[in-house]
Amino acid sequence: QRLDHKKAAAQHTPGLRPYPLLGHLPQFLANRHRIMDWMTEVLARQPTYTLVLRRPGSVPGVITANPANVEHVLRAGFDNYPKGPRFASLLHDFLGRGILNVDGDAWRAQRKAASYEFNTRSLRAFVAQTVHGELHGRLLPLLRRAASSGQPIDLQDTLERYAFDNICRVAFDHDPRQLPDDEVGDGVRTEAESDATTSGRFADAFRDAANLSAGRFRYAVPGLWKVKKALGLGSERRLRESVAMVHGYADRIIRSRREEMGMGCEKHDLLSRLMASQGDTTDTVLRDVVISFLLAGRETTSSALTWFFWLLSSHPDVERRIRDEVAAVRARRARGDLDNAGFDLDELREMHYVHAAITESMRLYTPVPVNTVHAQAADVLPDGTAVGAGWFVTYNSYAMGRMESVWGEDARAYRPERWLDPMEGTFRPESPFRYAVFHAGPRICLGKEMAYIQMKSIVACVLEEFELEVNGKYQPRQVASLTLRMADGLPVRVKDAPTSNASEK
Ligand code: HEM
Repeated sequence: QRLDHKKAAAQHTPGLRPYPLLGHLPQFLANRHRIMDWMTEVLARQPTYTLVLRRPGSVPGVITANPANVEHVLRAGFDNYPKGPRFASLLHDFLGRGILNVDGDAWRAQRKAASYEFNTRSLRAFVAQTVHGELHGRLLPLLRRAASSGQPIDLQDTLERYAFDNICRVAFDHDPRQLPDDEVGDGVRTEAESDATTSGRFADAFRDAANLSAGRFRYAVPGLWKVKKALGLGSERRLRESVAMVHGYADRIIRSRREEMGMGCEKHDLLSRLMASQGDTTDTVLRDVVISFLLAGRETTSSALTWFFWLLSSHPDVERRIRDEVAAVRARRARGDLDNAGFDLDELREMHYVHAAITESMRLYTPVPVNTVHAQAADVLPDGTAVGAGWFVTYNSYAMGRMESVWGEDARAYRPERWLDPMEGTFRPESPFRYAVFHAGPRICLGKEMAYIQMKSIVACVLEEFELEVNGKYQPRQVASLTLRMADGLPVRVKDAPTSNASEK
């Protein structure tokens, strides 16, 4: 299709006129402290919730919050919209050819192998066991200590540590010990503690590598990072060092795992499974897959839960309903089983309101707020927007979660009930193209089920025992990098939960 650029721009930029030479830079700079909300307002003003963007010296592209466009790009037009060469080159040093960073046959092969493993009953059981161990062995004891000391904690940091320990165990049965064990040390450095120092360095290096790689997307002069990389300067030098640390550490784990497996040792983590099923896979490919999983599972669930607990602090009615549901599930337990601390998969499945409350929170505070693909050939989106070959197409799931056209007039309200069947009270899923929080189409998130197991277990067990008090005046500032985080964390005071009366009903 031939493309009339001027016509497309004129049609799709009311309310956001580009300045001569500067493009949209002035508006962007004026709103950069509230970038997600500003983008939402701009997109809501477009006739079809879609914006054509062109900046001098940059690749033109489209940003959309229109579910029909999202469905087209992620499903019907999937082959025309890979991640593309820009995404791959920016993240290649860190992610190599891991599942998050490849297209075509390489992606298909990894997706097939990983989704097979993710759907096995035994991996699910391993996930549940890992979530349970980290929750009862570390997170809940930490909250108990905070409740008795009365000292506030940063909940975002705590949840990020939890998520990193958890995903490292699931991906390659490694424990980076980001949350301390229950037992308080006696001052003598044990083997486990010195191991923890190395693991801590791994976690720090991983965080640096992820942040510095994401920073490459934000250069005002595209490609400047390549010059810095060639000269070994500043952030690029730090990136090279942190990536070397992460890769070296992962390589050592992979080598020793091969030896253990050669001796007949059976493990249940993803790496061991892929080694067993994909015999000829090289160590580099395995490392790349593992690192992609760590990145995907690291800050997503912690972002979701941080915003969730913040929202809950101003919605006591929702908190009370969650406590009642959790208490009711607990009360249905067989008598002999009452001592078992956690909730099993069937019990988590019964928690429809908890599921709805978390889902609703991610609608408003989407952990991965934007996602971009690359148009290989020119195309026309369902709303009539013309896309040129080589353009980027971004869908903004944060804005989509707040569109009145999608969710109705109360789109901005936090209302878990919208996800429940009014008669049965059961959870009703929405089309993934309207609720694109987990992406959609063939590349939909592979860890969605694991994420819900983790998030529901934490919410149920934490609220059963504690109340997390947030200062009512605290207004978190957003930072949107790869995930949506709070710039200054989430300070909370941990208190004992009020006693629920659901079990007496
Ligand atoms: C609330 C939690 C989560 C959210 C909101 C979320 C969201 C997403 C999104 C938006 C994508 C698409 C990213 C892209 O294409 O660049 C994605 C992909 C992916 N996610 Fe998640 N995710 C979550 C948790 C997890 C967890 C815990 C894991 C690991 C077990 C995981 C594993 C993956 C993988 C492997 C992909 C790549 C799939 C592919 O390209 O075929 N996710 N996720």
